[in-house]
Amino acid sequence: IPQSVAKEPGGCCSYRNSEEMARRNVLITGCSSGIGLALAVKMAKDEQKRFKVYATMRNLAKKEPLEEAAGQRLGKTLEIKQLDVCDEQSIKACVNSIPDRRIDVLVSNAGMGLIGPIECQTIEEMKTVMDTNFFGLVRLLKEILPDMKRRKSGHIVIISSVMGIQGILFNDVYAASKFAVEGFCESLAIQALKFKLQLSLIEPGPVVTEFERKVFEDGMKMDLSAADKETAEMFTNIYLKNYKQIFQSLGQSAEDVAEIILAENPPFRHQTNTLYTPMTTLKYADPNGDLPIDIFYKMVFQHDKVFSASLNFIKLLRWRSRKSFDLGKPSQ
Ligand SMILES: NC(=O)C1=CN([C@@H]2O[C@H](COP(=O)(O)OP(=O)(O)OC[C@H]3O[C@@H](n4cnc5c(N)ncnc54)[C@H](OP(=O)(O)O)[C@@H]3O)[C@@H](O)[C@H]2O)C=CC1
Ligand SMILES: CC1=C(/C=C/C(C)=C/C=C/C(C)=C/C=O)C(C)(C)CCC1
Repeated sequence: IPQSVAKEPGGCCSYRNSEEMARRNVLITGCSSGIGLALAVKMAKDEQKRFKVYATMRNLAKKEPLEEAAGQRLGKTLEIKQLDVCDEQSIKACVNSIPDRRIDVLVSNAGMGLIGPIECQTIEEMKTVMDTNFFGLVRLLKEILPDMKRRKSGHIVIISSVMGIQGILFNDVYAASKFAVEGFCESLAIQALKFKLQLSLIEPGPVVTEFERKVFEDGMKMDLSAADKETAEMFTNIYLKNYKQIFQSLGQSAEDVAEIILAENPPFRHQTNTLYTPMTTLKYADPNGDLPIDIFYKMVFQHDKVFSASLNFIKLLRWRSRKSFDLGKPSQ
């Protein structure tokens, strides 16, 4: 990110000193846990002190873990503020509380998952996912984009997902919310370029955060009676059964994702998990779209033994590579 927001920030006056003015103001949503928390801390602890992080969350009662992780940076390069992406007033109030309303980097991270058969989900539950994952981004941009346009400077980082490119079994509405984000950003990017603004879609595969636990727990206690027997069994005996295994084998840590976001000057689309890219590559490999569906189908319903064995194999490889690293041997 830092390279892409290279310009001296505009505006002045409400900064204590030139050093503080030189720092790029970063607004991140959803910092009470997971990727948002990790990214806020990573940027606040930047050795070159390039960032002033406004780490926001909808419920300040949950600020403990972030305060802990921020340590000495709290109140210096990291400030915690309230912001609910489903509440326009809270977004406006938060932006107004930032000096000159100057946001150099916006990280739209807040989001939630939803899994299960649509026969067992209410439209209300589905709307909440769209309202958070998609309209949350829209509300943020309606408030912040005009200022960035005026300053002809700004970087918008959107935490999308591999499921913004490719749907996964029993993630129908969640994938729809991320596809919506991707389509919205593809359209906006062209206009934004005219104002020298940069959009970056970050597309993690499975990441081991609260997201996984919340989604799994909701899935486990879901009332499946509205679905036919075969669908209910598919959800329970295949999806939920494999769920933890997927995260254990393919899952990245929130810190990994934060590291990647900060390290590279992300292009328009950036997938963080190289273990997952073979799946998404299938989509780009076959314009008519049958290939990934066919392969996912086979993995799940015909070769589930092979599939879970391969997940185990991946887990073993990662464990071994970590092990050799831990012992200080140069990783091969
Ligand atoms: N974990 C994964 O496997 C993957 C996650 N992602 C995406 O990463 C992003 C972060 O999720 P992750 O860190 O994994 O999961 P977490 O559940 O740990 O974090 C989600 C964050 O979003 C916040 N949030 C939810 N609704 C709102 C709202 N209305 N206003 C403000 N904040 C809100 C949560 O706050 P609260 O504590 O109040 O609920 C929480 O801080 C999401 O957009 C998710 O879709 C993408 C790919 C993979
Ligand atoms: C890979 C794969 C599966 C599950 C993938 C999962 C569970 C991905 C989770 C991604 C997340 C959590 C993204 C969040 O935004 C199946 C369907 C079991 C079988 C087919 C191959």
